[in-house]
Parts: sequence; structure tokens; C-alpha cells
Amino acid sequence: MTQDPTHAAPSLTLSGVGHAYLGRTVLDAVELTLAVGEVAALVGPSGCGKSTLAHIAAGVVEPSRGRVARGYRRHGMVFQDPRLLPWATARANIAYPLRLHGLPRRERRERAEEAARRVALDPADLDKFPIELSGGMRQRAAIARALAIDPDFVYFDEPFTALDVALKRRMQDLVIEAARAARFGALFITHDLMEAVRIAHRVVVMDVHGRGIAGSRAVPGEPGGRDDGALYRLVAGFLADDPLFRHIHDVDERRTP
Ligand SMILES: Nc1ncnc2c1ncn2[C@@H]1O[C@H](COP(=O)(O)OP(=O)(O)OP(=O)(O)O)[C@@H](O)[C@H]1O
Repeated sequence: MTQDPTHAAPSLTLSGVGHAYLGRTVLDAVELTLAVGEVAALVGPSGCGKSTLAHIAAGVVEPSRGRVARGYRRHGMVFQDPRLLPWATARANIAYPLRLHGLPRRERRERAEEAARRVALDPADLDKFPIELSGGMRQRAAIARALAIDPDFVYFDEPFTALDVALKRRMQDLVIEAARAARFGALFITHDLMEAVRIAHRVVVMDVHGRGIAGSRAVPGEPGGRDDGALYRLVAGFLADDPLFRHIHDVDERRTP
């Protein structure tokens, strides 16, 4: 982490957050605090409310109950679907939020190109339209778009679920490196425990029915500086011995109410 959490206000605090869709409770009494620069992976069974929690944290959805305090200045968002504008080039897509922030054209262009460099997007790809890019390149453009605004916090909602294993690893490394270089904190939703322990300082586990947060486990070492073998053993240990992770195997979403 980049700063001593005891000397800085948390980047994000959810207190007693609850939410219901059409009268059906999906989150209840959620308590979560993220330190400045902390990358937390959020895991839990499908449909337990991870995306809802991130949307509430980001201010996209108003919670039915509770409070959200944001200590960060500016956040970016990256989703599973890159959500690029099909009629705009990669460069224009990356620059789009800068346009919304009212930056002049030249600065938009420079910052978009700098963000593209950070995600190793080939300069030749910047003039291409999304349909001309591979899935990995589209996702790089989506990450560059999130980074272009110079966020100090980023929400990732299963950004690499649709990518193949090798590409997924490269993209994880890219996020680890970007988070370290730009010192942003993050809430990273994933179904993949190995991805969670590679990327995050801490793994936060949702309760079976998303009624809250069941608990969290710190991951030893720093993202990017850990040995893969040790991470595999950590995940195996979580799944075999740690009651917090038991429901990841046990839950069948067809039985959830
Ligand atoms: N806009 C909405 N209106 C009504 N119900 C919703 C809405 N958004 C989500 N839900 C429901 O709320 C519950 C939690 O959804 P959410 O997407 O937050 O879960 P999740 O843990 O992110 O799921 P997944 O892992 O499958 O993406 C689900 O049952 C979902 O169907």
C-alpha cells in the first residue's frame, strides 16, 4: 500500500449499507473500509450483490439504507464488457471522459496517448475502431479510458472473465503495475480466487446471500511481488481449510431465494 492507513482517511467506507430491488433485499448492513491505496478483491457467489455493492460505493446506485464516505478524489470504472463507443476510434474512446471533464483537444490527445502507453496499447491501434481490435486490445482501451482521468480509485467489475488464461494474466499484471505506478486503490470484483490473490492486498468475501460481508483475508506480500507457487498454496488452503471460503463451493444459485 502506498500510505500508512493510520495517517490518512480511508479511501472508501460503507456503513450499514443495505439495498433492495423491488422489495427484495440483496444487501443488508454492509460494513467495509478500504485504506488509501488498498486494492481489495471482492468475491462471492453469483448474484450475491457484488456489482450492486460496487455501484453503491461508486454512487451509481443510491442505497436503500446506510452511508457511503468516499475519501478518494476521482474514480474510474472498468467492466467485463469494454463498453467502447463503436463509432469512435480507440483514441477517441480513451479521451471521451476527458472531453466530459472539459479538457482542451491537445491535452485530451496527449493524455489519451499516455494512458494507452501505460496499458501497452500499440500507437497504431489508436486509430482503429473497436470492431478492428481484438478482445484483449478492447479491454486495454477500456482500462486506458479509466486511467486517462488520473483516478486515485478504480472499480473493476469482472474485467477479465471473458479473456483466455494467458491474456488474463497479462492484463492482471498490467493492473498491478498501473495501480503501483499511479498509486490508486481499487475494488476488484472477480469470481477467480487466484486472480483475487494475485491482484489484491486483501480478499473480501461476501455472505452467501449477499446480506453482508462475511469477512476478509489479507494476502501476504505486495501485488506483483509474490511467488505464484505460494499463491496457489494460499488459494488451496483457503478452499480446503478456511470456513470463510466454504460457500464458494457449496452454493448452488438455483437454490437461493
Ligand atoms: N436493476 C436491478 N433490478 C432488479 N434486480 C436486480 C437489479 N440489478 C441486480 N438485481 C438482482 O440483485 C441481485 C444481485 O445482483 P448483482 O448483479 O449485484 O450480483 P453479483 O454478485 O454481482 O452477480 P454476478 O456475480 O452474477 O455478476 C441478483 O439477484 C440480481 O438479479
